[in-house]
Amino acid sequence: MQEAPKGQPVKAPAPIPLSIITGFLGAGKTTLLNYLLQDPDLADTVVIMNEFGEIGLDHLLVETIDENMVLLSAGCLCCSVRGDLINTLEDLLRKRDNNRIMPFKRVIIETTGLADPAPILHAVLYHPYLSLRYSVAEVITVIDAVNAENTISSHLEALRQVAIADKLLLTKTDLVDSTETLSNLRSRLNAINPAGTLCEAVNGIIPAKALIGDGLFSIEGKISDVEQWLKTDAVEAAERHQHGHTHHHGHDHEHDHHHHDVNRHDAHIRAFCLTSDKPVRQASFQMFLDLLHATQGPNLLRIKGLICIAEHPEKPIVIHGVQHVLHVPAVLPNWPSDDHRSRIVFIVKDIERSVIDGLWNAFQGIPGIDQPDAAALTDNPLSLRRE
Ligand SMILES: Nc1nc2c(ncn2[C@@H]2O[C@H](COP(=O)(O)OP(=O)(O)OP(=O)(O)O)[C@@H](O)[C@H]2O)c(=O)[nH]1
Repeated sequence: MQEAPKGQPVKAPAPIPLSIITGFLGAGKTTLLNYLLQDPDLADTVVIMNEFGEIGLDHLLVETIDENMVLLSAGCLCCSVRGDLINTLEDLLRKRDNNRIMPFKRVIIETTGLADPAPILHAVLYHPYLSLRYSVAEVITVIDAVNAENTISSHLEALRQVAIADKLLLTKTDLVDSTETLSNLRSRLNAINPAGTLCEAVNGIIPAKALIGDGLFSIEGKISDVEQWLKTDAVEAAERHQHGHTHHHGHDHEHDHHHHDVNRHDAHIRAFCLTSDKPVRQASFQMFLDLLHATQGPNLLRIKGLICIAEHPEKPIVIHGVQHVLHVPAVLPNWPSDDHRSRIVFIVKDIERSVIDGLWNAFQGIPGIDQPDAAALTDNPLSLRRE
């Protein structure tokens, strides 16, 4: 690492954005990478590939293999190669800091088709050093337009990959004749994950800039457009749509053949946005998150939020989590717009909105430790009723 001039504090280097490309078996991840790696906007990128089995076959398909590409060939990143991933990421930093390799500007990890990206995020974000040097920019899920309907219906892994994504990349649309089939698929993906951005690439062809970003933090260490990232409007619209749909079908069984009804898996996934006018105390908010994780754990697929903290209401915090992995909250210097409400987007599996609303309300009303409140204590906020 470079030394600071005498008398000046050492400035921490900006975290290196790390993107994860996931997607079901054969969805087109390698094809996409092959194309992306030729894009000048991705110069100075390290790609970490992970393959099942003894021999990684994908390196035969990827055209450029040089010192900037690392192939992890034994096992799956989310299990046996996990230690290796940490070593690889550490080793890369060491070499970069010692000027033994070019100062790469980003890292892309391609997972195997069956991998669950959450343990990968966990490995990086809960590592004391790596979490300072890398920031998870985004999870990109590649979706094969020909097989997606079936794959998502029959494999929970595929459904989860859709639910947690920041970007949903549709491939093989050239092989789908019917525009209706494509538009149904798009609606389904949007219903599962309204907070994700949907894009399309035939044979992997998409400009790198349209797909690979810096996530919440730019390379210069600035916070990007948080509201654009939160997508609360899209989530609220999807929730209204879903609600109307459920309501409608509750009364009209003639429509039971409708597209959404046959996808029973999808019915387990819900996206909604919790909004609150009242600033929340830091400790209460932390307890809310802890209890949420302890009780709902793996069913919290995705959380993103902008929170008004009572102790510093002018400086909101940003939270960001995939399953059990929660990024360290970032404090923004100010609000991105005039809307100073706390907003948290949830994508969950088998959790009723009322459970999360109840928990939030309970913690909003919790008495201060130094100010006992008899009424609040008798009406114990932790005794949640699940209706
Ligand atoms: N027609 C068409 N074929 C595509 C497209 N994208 C990928 N393919 C083909 O789909 C097949 C699988 O693509 P890969 O890139 O190997 O998929 P993958 O996700 O890396 O596969 P695994 O590593 O096995 O999970 C290859 O034969 C690609 O040429 C596309 O947009 N259109």
